[in-house]
Amino acid sequence: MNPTHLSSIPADALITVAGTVGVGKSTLTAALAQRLGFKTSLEKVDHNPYLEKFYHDFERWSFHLQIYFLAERFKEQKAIFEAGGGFVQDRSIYEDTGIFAKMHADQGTMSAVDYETYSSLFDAMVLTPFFPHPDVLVYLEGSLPSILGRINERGREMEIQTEVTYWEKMHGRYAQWIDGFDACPVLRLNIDEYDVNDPASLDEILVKVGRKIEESRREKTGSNV
Ligand SMILES: Nc1ncnc2c1ncn2[C@@H]1O[C@H](COP(=O)(O)OP(=O)(O)O)[C@@H](O)[C@H]1O
Ligand SMILES: Nc1ncnc2c1ncn2[C@H]1C[C@H](O)[C@@H](COP(=O)(O)O)O1
Repeated sequence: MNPTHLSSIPADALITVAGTVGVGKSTLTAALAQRLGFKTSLEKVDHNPYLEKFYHDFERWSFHLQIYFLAERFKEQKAIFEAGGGFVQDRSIYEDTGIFAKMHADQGTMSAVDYETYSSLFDAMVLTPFFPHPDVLVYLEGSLPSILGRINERGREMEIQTEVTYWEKMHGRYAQWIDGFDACPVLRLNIDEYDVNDPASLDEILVKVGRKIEESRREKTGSNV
């Protein structure tokens, strides 16, 4: 049962956790969902047929990987829509286009025509009724050294073998991206300021999440109560 001070989070809410690779999204997603009794929508890395190939040859596999992620995330969005919410989601669909695809297009590891095809497919998919925008996007931020430490600690060889400059560029892009992000309300969290193993710390986050959701739903309905 939810503690009473968390009851401001509606049972149909969609909370999405965003941030760069290794920052702690999956870990926080699982912890918040457990605390709330929500379902999780997790990014599945182990069965991705392109990810490892992509890290070995960005140019050859960028487009395939983006299409694969887009299809997977769209299926997840549809499942969330059909269940009527009540989910914590690990990574947003907005990051695929706003960070990854754009970064590879800009650095020339995705061709201009592939990027154009991908972007038009993305736009068409996002404008469907199956696309529930999150009630709140919890954005995790931290220093590059802490994040690199976490990537190493997690131990996915393909990520550890990738040049540090890749993670550095991504870290910079995320910082810019979140400053301009306005598709839904954002709650920024510094990774040094919560303890994922401490229920009181998770509850502090959830109280802030609840406030954001209340604010945004109030604005949507135009009510002042
Ligand atoms: N709050 C935290 N404090 C310390 N280590 C963490 C924390 N959150 C995640 N980690 C560790 O950091 C690594 C990356 O976390 P993960 O949740 O897989 O990141 P992401 O999903 O953002 O890529 C894992 O080894 C995880 O155990
Ligand atoms: N859209 C994407 N393009 C390229 N790579 C991606 C994309 N989405 C996720 N990834 C990669 C990054 C990591 O190696 C794994 C899982 O991400 P994580 O942030 O650890 O959950 O997939």
